Amino acid sequence: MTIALTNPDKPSPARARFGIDVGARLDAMPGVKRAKIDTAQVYYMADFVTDEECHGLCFLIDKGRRPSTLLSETQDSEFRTSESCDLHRYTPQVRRIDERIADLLGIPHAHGETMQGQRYAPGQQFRAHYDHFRSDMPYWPRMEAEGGQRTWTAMIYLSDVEEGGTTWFPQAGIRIPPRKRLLLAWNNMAADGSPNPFTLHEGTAVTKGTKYVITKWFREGHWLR
Ligand SMILES: O=C(O)CCC(=O)C(=O)O
Ligand SMILES: [Fe+2]
Repeated sequence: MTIALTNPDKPSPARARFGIDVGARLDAMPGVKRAKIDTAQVYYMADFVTDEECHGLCFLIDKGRRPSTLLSETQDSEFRTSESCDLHRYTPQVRRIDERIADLLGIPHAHGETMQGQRYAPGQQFRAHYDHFRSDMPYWPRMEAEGGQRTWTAMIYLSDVEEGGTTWFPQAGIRIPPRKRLLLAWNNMAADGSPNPFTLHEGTAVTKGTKYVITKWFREGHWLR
């Protein structure tokens, strides 16, 4: 029997390393705070971007937005009702933020997927899900070829939202209300490099206002080739 080196469901020393190295870097970074939970590595930093940068990214999201999609099928048409937009890394204003995120985490740029923008109007949401992959899903062969399992996720809130739109981790027991310019980052893997069930998270429905965020997912291998 051969076991793929990147088996996404099992412990992995290489993925465990990302937890140790990125965690140590964020622990030492001025202005970065760790959420006070032991079950997952969740960090945040206020004012990671400027108002002008938020404005510029919201403009790009509005220009390119289309209905958000899901990697795995669901019967629930309300599961992810937001709109999304790919933000290409060589667009100068995207590149600046993209490199700032990779530099903060200390993960080489090539591990990062294309940055995505998300827009939620009132009533729109992204129900509880994991960002990490499973090998028993039809999408896995493609994801395996594109850098394997996801490790860290970074998000930046680009707007203040009047009501709703909290990012909720029901298993870890934390809620992050959207705050303009704030960066949120978490490790989707547990200490042993296997998927961490405590990273289940939900973008709860916006009830008033509009929520704009960017999401940046990092792979264990090179996504860019
Ligand atoms: O909008 C949020 O608060 C969460 C977004 C999210 O989980 C994702 O895009 O994967
Ligand atoms: Fe997510």
